[in-house]
Amino acid sequence: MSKNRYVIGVDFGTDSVRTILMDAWEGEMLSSAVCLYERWSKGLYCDAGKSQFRQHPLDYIEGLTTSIKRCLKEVDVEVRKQVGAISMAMTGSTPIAVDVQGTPLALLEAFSDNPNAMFVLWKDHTAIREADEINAISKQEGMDYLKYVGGIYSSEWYWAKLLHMLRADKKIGEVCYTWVEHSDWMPFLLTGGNDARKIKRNACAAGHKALWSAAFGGLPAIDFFTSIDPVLGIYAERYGNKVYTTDKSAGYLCAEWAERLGLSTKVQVGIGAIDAHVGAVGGEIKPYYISKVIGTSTCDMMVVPGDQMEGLFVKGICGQVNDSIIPGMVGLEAGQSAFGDVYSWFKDLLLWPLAKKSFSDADTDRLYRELEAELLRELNDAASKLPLYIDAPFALDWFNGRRTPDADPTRKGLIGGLSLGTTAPDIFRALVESTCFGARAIVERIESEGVKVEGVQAIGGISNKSPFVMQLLADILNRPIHIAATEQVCALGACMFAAVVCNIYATVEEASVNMGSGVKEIVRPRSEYKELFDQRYAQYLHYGQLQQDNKK
Ligand SMILES: Nc1ncnc2c1ncn2[C@@H]1O[C@H](COP(=O)(O)OP(=O)(O)O)[C@@H](O)[C@H]1O
Ligand SMILES: O=C(CO)[C@@H](O)[C@@H](O)COP(=O)(O)O
Repeated sequence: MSKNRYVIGVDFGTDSVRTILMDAWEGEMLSSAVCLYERWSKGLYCDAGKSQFRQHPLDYIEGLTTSIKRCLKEVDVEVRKQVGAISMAMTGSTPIAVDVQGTPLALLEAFSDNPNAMFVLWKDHTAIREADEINAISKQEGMDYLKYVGGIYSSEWYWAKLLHMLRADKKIGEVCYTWVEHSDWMPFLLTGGNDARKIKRNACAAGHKALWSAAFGGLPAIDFFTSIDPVLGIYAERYGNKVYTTDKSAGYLCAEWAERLGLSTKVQVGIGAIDAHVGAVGGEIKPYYISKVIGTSTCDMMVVPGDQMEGLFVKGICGQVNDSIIPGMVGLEAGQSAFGDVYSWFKDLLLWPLAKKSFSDADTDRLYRELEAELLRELNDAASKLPLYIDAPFALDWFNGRRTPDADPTRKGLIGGLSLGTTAPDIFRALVESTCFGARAIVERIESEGVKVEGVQAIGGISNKSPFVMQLLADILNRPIHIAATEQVCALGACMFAAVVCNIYATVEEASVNMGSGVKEIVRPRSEYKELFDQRYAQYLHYGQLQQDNKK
């Protein structure tokens, strides 16, 4: 066995960074830490009304430093000497403009407060027009480069966001050498990178968000990019032609970061990947099982052996990419742009009077904080006791547009069937039900496109926080839901990759067998509600169709 024994896995979620330190030999978690992003939690640089969501690189740097140091503080000093690797999972597509040295523009004085110089978070939908332009070009003869990403290019993705930024802020274009995913920049930073031409791009984000495919020999032809806008051609040329899988090393921790973290320069830094993909590995994904990472949004992940996907193109999902989850298999991704975010929105709505600054005094502030922490739990509890009936309030879950099936960021949320007797728990139940209907639409799409779904695993924050949501999900999908035992699947998956990077295990599958924490429980569907939910699902589809028809 390798002399390395300990590994660190980091999960940069939407609202917080979660880090765990593991004994990879024993598959045991030794310590963990969670840090909120300071600027993000104050709402800085964001404007939800414009769907603008930006994160400052300093939030990531500070969160990473604090969370790793906290983990190390809790263990014996001998442990830190035997840390073999750090691997990281990040949201995506969450890219940023960097200069020729690979420095994010927001870290340069001239751009330090400019939201356009920051990471454009996955859920930012400011690039709808640019995504439409990419979709229009891809319909032209010889330009069909979207078949591996479900046939529609999303405004959440790399090229649409880059084009939008170059047009929206000319100053960015003057200094931006290349556009880099968060999942590629973090390993570059930790390994002391100072030349943007040497940034290693991960196969996962490249394939799912940037149209990279071995079948095209890399990116689509330069003509494709220049037909959209000549400036994109320049950035496509600079993208490079090589991608790396997450089980590989990006290099060693540089002296500056080793000192900052209190680790040695012998620690390897793994190639990054998108959080949900790493989470699926942490949740011990199996072929033909949908692994649902359920948090602020959902990502629905599957792995299928390559030979079974020959000639099969699943329409309306976020991609089918070789090696994107487990090296050697095709990774499929679908998802919902808002899941827990819909519940958070409702919570914030109810708390609006208390959050208003003009009312604030010490007591109101305390009450606000208490309710903030408790309200979702209370709503879960009350909603789970409500009787179910056919014409109860209903909702559409597209509060941040629709990611799958068939990406459409212009789709909107809806709440209907209200009366003077409708209560907050009634509306909460309708919202939860709509998010589960959204989940059902994805399963139905994958199956109708020819990929059999043999089981469903639930991982991520909500799978552990809300038995009520999990029960409704099981009822509405009419399938048992296997709930992962650990809440921190993305950080756990990152530890598994780290264990391969520093040669503790030879493959991700082997790491997963030795380090996985298994299933906590199986939530089974209640057959007595099947017919009712089938009828209400038909109603959900009907209102969704009406919205579509009204758009035309
Ligand atoms: N008791 C609860 N019931 C349902 N949803 C919850 C509950 N507590 C928190 N959430 C939701 O969980 C989401 C955060 O999920 P989590 O997996 O922890 O983070 P992330 O999505 O950033 O990785 C938030 O959107 C929040 O609304
Ligand atoms: O969009 C993707 C992956 O495509 C995710 O990174 C994004 O959904 C992250 O959401 P969470 O914060 O993990 O809910």
